[in-house]
Amino acid sequence: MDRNVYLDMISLEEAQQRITRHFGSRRLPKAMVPSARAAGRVLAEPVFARASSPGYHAAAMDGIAVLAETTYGASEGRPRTLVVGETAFPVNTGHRLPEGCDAVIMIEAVNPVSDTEVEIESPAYPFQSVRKMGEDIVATELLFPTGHLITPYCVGALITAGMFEVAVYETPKVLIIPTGSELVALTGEGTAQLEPGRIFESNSHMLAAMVERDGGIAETHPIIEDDPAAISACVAKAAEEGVDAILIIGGSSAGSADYARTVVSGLGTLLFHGVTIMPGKPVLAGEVKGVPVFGMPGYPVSAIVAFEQCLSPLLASLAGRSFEPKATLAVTPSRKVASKLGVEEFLRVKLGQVGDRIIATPIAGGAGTLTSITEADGIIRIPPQVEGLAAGPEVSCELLRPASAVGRTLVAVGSHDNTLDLMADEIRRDAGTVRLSSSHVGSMGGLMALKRRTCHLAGIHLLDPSDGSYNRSYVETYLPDRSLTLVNLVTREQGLMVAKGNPRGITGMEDLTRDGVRFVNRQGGSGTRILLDYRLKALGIDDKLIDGYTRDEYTHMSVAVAVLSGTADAGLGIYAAARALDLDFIPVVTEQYDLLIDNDYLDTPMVTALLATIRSQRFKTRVLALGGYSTDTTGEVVARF
Ligand SMILES: Nc1nc2c(c(=O)[nH]1)N[C@H]1C(S)=C(S)[C@@H](COP(=O)(O)OP(=O)(O)OC[C@H]3O[C@@H](n4cnc5c(N)ncnc54)[C@H](O)[C@@H]3O)O[C@H]1N2
Ligand code: MOO
Repeated sequence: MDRNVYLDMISLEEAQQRITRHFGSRRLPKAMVPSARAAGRVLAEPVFARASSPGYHAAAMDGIAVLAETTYGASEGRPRTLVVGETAFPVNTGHRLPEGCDAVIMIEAVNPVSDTEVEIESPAYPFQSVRKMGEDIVATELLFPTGHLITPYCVGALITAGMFEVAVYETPKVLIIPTGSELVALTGEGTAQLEPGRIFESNSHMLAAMVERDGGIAETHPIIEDDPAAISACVAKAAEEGVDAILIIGGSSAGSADYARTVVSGLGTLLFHGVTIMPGKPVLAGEVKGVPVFGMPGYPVSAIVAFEQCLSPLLASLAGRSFEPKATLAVTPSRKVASKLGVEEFLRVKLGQVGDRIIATPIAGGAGTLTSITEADGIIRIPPQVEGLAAGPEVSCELLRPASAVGRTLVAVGSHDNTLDLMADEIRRDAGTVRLSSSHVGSMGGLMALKRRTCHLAGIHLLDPSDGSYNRSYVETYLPDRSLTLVNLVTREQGLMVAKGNPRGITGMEDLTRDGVRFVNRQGGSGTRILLDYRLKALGIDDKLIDGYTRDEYTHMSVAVAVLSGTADAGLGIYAAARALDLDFIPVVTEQYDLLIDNDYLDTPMVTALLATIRSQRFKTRVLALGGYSTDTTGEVVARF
């Protein structure tokens, strides 16, 4: 088997330098565009004003134009009478000042006396309420320098200054070539279901949108199979025809069908292959017939990171614009995160302001987990020389959303329940600007996050085996000195999820010890695990007799997936998860799922909005439609601590 091995990985800094050294001095040709359509473009030449603004002395207010010296001496006791058409000339805002006038008196300060006379009770000074000629823009002066990014505001200034056309750099054109025999193209009618082993080709569309976000024009090529000759022919043709950059997606790493490197080095020169970043490690760059060519990793988050680190700066420089890095914020990581020495890690995090700190909650998931970046509010870059991130000390975080959104985010940490998704959706509808960010780490994890003050509230369902009550005793034990409010979210059915049609004939917990029945469990500390242990004890079942008792999954859905895929015959979880995957469900117990809220935030607009949301009929109706839930006590305060 012939595979690529990256023996020569380089640092991100070195990779960026090689790109700059090679392509940094290039600028795209110039083009003239109408100023009205120039927003987002970069000036290839300086712009000097052709017209002044205002182009004449203009009234800045509605009123009367006067010669200031004719008004001197006017006072409250001794008003001055002015004659309309002789010493007072009615004007509106923007009118040219009549000949012989140098000031405007606002109409509110003018008392009409007769049809031809008015009185004023204070004098005007020269150029009062007048916008002088050239006050804003003087013809011939520099309006914008070369390299200036034209904003919508600038469009206004250009036209005001009489510049109806401007010279800008051409827009970079990027050809995106998705490769891979497993890929299925997006077609109009396409099905949402694919055979195992096939996936939708999504990266080219995602990268095309990123090219356009960065001011370029993207063309996506049809999918090319894992065939080096076909990929090579396509790249050679595109380089010949002239594009400004070519992206080959997929096949950049060490797989037996990974051809990007062979193609680039066969047609031209390779600048690097392999950068010490994660995700994004297998990115490669080269030059074919003068055109920059990149091998983008197939994993989507890797492709995003590689694009933003290598392509975004290049597109900016081709278009003559300076590359602006993302804004940063000092944040406090909610927990420690391990990272690999020698590799710069781009850790995706959710952010929210809890007390006076911005808490960063790391999101689980690797380079193939797109939701790890769609849900992220920011990225913490863990430097290569550091072996992980500690909980506590502040670190810098690159923002993916405006900082103001971070301040309006309710941070929920704890057990997962499908109604949290409805809550997140409803709160956006009702309260518009409030966002709910939930992280699922189990009920005990939620209690610990409250203890460490890294969240506003926790979703918990912790059964007390001594009396069958929920949650209270845990709060008393683990958070004895804290001021908290426990509010019911839902009661829900937990039960055994089994394959459709229940092929093993499972009827209850007793069947879990039967020969040939494979179980899948939830992690220690999860409410569902505690519930299982309680039921087993009550029924006198020895957990050692259950095949799979020690096999842990972290969410209801991953338990359901284990059952669906046939790697387990049964698992304990909520009805909604079974229904989502069309599994059979054998109810075991009804349990209480509550929100434990830190009283420090109880009266904030965010928590007020949350409570109003869960108490709304619309929320309850949507919850009931999921099945397996009761909302009889939803929104009621269960206990105060
Ligand atoms: N033995 C090794 N295996 C891998 C290594 C390694 O160092 N040694 N690197 C891993 C890393 S890190 C990454 S990142 C990936 C990148 O792989 P490739 O760039 O070769 O990409 P593929 O193998 O073709 O695909 C990976 C993954 O992404 C899907 N994919 C590809 N193209 C698209 C597309 N246009 N739209 C949607 N999804 C796409 C593809 O189906 C695969 O699932 O390699 C690791 N392996
Ligand atoms: O480094 Mo790869 O780019 O994680 O997935």
